[in-house]
Amino acid sequence: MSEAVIRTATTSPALLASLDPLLREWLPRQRWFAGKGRPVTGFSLVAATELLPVDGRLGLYHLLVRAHQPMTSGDCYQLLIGVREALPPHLAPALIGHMEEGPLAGRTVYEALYDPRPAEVLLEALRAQARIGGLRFERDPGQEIRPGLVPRMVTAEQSNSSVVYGDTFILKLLRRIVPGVNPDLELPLALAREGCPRVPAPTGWLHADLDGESYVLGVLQPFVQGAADGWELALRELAKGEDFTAEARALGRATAEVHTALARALPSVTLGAAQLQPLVDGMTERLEAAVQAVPSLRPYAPGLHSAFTALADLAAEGRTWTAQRVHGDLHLGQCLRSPAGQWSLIDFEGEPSKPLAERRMPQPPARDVAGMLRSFDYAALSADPPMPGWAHACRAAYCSGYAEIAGADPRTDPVLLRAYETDKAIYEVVYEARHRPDWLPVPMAAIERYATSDLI
Ligand SMILES: Nc1ncnc2c1ncn2[C@@H]1O[C@H](COP(=O)(O)OP(=O)(O)O)[C@@H](O)[C@H]1O
Ligand SMILES: O=P(O)(O)O[C@H]1O[C@H](CO)[C@@H](O[C@H]2O[C@H](CO)[C@@H](O)[C@H](O)[C@H]2O)[C@H](O)[C@H]1O
Repeated sequence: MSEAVIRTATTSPALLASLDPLLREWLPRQRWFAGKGRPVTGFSLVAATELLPVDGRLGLYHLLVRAHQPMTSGDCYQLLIGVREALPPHLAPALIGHMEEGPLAGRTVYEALYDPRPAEVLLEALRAQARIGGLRFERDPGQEIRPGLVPRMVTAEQSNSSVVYGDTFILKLLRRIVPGVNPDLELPLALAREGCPRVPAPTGWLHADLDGESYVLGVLQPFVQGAADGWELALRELAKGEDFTAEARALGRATAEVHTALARALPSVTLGAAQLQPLVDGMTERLEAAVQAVPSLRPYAPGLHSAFTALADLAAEGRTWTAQRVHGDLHLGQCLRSPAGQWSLIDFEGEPSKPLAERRMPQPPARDVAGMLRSFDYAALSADPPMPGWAHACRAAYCSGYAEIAGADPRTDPVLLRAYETDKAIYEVVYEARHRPDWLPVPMAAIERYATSDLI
């Protein structure tokens, strides 16, 4: 443990005041910034912790900062801010800006995760189970964290930010943070207790304790070396015109293994008409909000809504469903295949835009199945030319694989599956409109189909 890491925390509103103009420009440009499309009107400091002395050659602040935006109470973001006299050329992409005034006047501030030394500090703190100011670093005593693992920041598009250490561990730092139990730590820990091999077991985690509330800030887990994610693999096979059904079946089996382990680990509930209604109401409300956000959805709204009423009608006839903890945002990009051909599921955060309480609610496992089925559709429609038959075959193979482990084929409940696929496609339309407008036609094609076709 370096001496620098155990320096005490300092909070400095003056620091934030001088960072304010730089953050206003920089933060909204980050992929993980959740408040896109609305101006940032200011910042308030939730916590500041000095992890490396800022009066040295290389300083490091851990900041929790609330970004104020119109019509919301403002989201809280986790930032790691490096401070140097000047930025070496290889760190140019990390630049946030030059400080004109305040305690750091004349210095350069930058996204510290790109820089090996600040990234090392975080791993050292996890190894040492450090407590620094309000930050609490913890680890599984049964797993060793070797010193000296070389860090590199993951540059892929992400909702959060990750650093890989020596191809041995990956640390995911959550960007928009909320108080409470975070499923991205809760579910992998529960699965590890069940001995489920389909999810990397958390090695370490860090929290912030603020005003009597705990925030999960990050999770360290073993890095699956040489892995390819399901999305990359699917696109590769599509480009070659190759069949993907064997992998789709294996993915169905892996999903069912995770579901059965979650059902053992955490409570399940039975959903009758009364308990299903809030789920159906949620789907309807999301449809209404989506129509407001993306007006091109409007003509399809009645057709889409009928998928939700069909589900409520089944419940009114006395049908019941079992709900349990699920992944919550399952798609091909959340599935990693090791070079030995084993699939793992990652990223149990759920849909980041939803409140934590909603993300932690038990749901029918069809929710995840629908996410994966949508993903095969996404892949097939992204191919040039689009290959809807490929998606159809993968969807069938995935459901068969799922049934081999779970004992029930999701296709035997088409009304439930259709409702969840519709809900997911609506989510995707909003997500793409906000983050990747060029992709909007992909979920819109599904919307058109779901709004106008009968169940298949
Ligand atoms: N255990 C792991 N082993 C190897 N790569 C991983 C692992 N966990 C995550 N990754 C890589 O990091 C990326 C981002 O991880 P993810 O948990 O999906 O973050 P986010 O919530 O920011 O999208 C993944 O797409 C994957 O490529
Ligand atoms: O991985 P994240 O937790 O950041 O998930 C978000 O981003 C995903 C895109 O990166 C988005 O997924 C959608 O696009 C995928 C292809 O890029 C596709 O496989 C998925 O089926 C589709 O939903 C996801 O919805 C969003 O939450």
